Amino acid sequence: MSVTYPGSGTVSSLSCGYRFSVRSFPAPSNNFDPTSGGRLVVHGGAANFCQRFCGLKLWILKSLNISQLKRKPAPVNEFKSLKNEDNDHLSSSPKRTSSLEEQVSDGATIKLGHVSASVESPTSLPKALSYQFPSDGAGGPSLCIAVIGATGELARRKIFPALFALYYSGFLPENIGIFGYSRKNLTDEDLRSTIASTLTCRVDHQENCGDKMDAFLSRTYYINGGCGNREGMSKLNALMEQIEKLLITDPATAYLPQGKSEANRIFYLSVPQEALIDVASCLADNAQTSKGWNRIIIEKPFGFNALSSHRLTQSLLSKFKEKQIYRIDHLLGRNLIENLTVLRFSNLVFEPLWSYKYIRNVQVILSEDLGAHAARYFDGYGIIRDIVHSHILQTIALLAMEPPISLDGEDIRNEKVKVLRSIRKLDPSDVILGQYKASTKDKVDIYTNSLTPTYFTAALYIDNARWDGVPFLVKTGIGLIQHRVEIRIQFHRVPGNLYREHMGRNIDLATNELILRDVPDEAILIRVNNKIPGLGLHLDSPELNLLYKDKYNVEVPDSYEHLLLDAFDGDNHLFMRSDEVAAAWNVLSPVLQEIDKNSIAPELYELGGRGPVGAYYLWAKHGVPWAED
Ligand SMILES: NC(=O)C1=CN([C@@H]2O[C@H](COP(=O)(O)OP(=O)(O)OC[C@H]3O[C@@H](n4cnc5c(N)ncnc54)[C@H](OP(=O)(O)O)[C@@H]3O)[C@@H](O)[C@H]2O)C=CC1
Ligand SMILES: O=C1O[C@H](COP(=O)(O)O)[C@@H](O)[C@H](O)[C@H]1O
Repeated sequence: MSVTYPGSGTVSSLSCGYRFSVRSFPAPSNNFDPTSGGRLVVHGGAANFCQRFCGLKLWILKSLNISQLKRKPAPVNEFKSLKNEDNDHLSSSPKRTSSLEEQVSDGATIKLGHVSASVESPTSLPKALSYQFPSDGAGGPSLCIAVIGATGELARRKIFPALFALYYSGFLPENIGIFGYSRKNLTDEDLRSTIASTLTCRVDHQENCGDKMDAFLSRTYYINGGCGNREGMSKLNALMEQIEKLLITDPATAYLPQGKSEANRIFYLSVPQEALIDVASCLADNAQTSKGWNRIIIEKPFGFNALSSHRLTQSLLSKFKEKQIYRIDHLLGRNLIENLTVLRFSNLVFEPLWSYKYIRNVQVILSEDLGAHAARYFDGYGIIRDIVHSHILQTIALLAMEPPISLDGEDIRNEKVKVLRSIRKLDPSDVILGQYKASTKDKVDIYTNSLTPTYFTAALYIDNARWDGVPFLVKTGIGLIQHRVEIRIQFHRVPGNLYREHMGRNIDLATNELILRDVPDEAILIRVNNKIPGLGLHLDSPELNLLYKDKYNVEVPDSYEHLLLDAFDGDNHLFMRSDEVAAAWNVLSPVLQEIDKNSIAPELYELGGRGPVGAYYLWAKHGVPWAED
């Protein structure tokens, strides 16, 4: 059986006449048969695929005969975000274009507890497409999530799978609508088909997986924004309003006292930097709801440098309140990052040592081998904008901040920004940049014509009372020998150590070390000096090892899931506030300016190697021994 798959040739057209490369919206690789003349061929392995997508409309119509879906109620109580928050309601009233009235036709019925209606769509919705929204677990405010840039790589690879994982695990309410928006001329089924190719169920609860996927996809709609985002966002708004009416399954929510949400919306802006201001501004004016809160999620990098970032921030703040803006860096959704503050503030053994008095250096290491890297996105931005500005500086801020007065997002952000503002502007002489050597077989030759750094190592200093003189050594790069993500905190040597004669190695190397490792194999390790069993007095420095895979038998959620859930919940502590963004650019500006002036050329290094040798000298200059690769 086959189904036509739009955009499966080499080029296709946007609905407004632009041309685009289908590279950004490929057919699911295991289903696309190039010999089939641009048609999507369903192979045996995809047993559910056909039922789910090829005849989706037929199937949904058929399933209208089923009076109740066999589905367990979602644990909506776990979905913390349903609490109402005044502070991210509309910052300025959106200019409404005339909202299209919901059209219920063809004898469609709307029953309490089970909605099934036929809706004529103002956009791409096929006529007579029907929806089913079970009442189980619904009843609170509805939630609409729009992914702007739905055909892009990030949406396909990360955002939709994360949304499904949350839905599957019961963290999204049943009265949810998911909207994919781009400028391509696609249908709901096209979008669903692409999304479906990336969905997986968690290994530990496969139950009802197919049903859950079907339910998730049946709540997913595509909007062709067309040539202008202003009109596009009006269309999105109209469709959302239609769906929101259907999502209200509880009569108690039909009228709500002032200040209570009836319908909440999240807009995930997964679009190129160049499009961000226009998209944000058009959606602010045309697609916000006045019946609940509106939040926008914005992808890194947050500007290209201090100036462009400032302009972006000004533009966003002219349309949204700070509280509505969630700047996402998914690497901050890793367990390791959240655990930084848990370790510090819920244990007595670390915090008293947490200063220059006991700590001699901190190392933040994020190295990727080539396989881990998304080359297309990276090109043009480079490692400083991609990794250092948000991920590395946020990690340092969380690690170095003073105890916040509570776990509230603003309290934590207030402390983070103080650290960021205390970091000394980076001296270009304390930085080593690298670029891996191009190879014709790899995508990396895109870098040969530019000075885009793919490797960065530097010594940063926080000029405050707690961290005076402590070097924070950063090492990050791609195309390196190993994928490694860890934070190493090295302590001073023991003054007048009685056992110095019994240490098998340089006493400066035999210091205590706390290692917080994310990749490979998440673990917390503490290096201690210890007597080797047996006669005589010999010491070595083994690690006390809390290896997660041995200790916890749990599936670790993807970091996008963690952060999306935080955004739904209104918890913004892992998202950068405008003042944090500006402070971080301030630290990096001197180096970025030197790069722009072509005053620093990156040192070339071998693909799959250890990075530029200059890095070893830099670390030695700051008295920091290398952690082994
Ligand atoms: N890919 C990754 O690993 C990462 C990406 N990011 C960031 O995420 C964002 C998206 O990245 P990625 O998915 O890779 O990019 P892609 O180029 O693959 O996708 C961009 C998406 O935006 C849409 N789009 C482009 N221009 C406009 C416009 N003017 N108005 C509305 N929609 C538009 C495109 O669709 P169409 O052309 O049909 O409109 C497409 O759906 C970028 O900001 C990037 O910096 C951040 C971290 C990692
Ligand atoms: O944000 C980014 O992350 C990816 C790595 O993410 P992962 O969760 O898949 O490990 C990185 O390759 C990319 O450069 C960066 O922008």
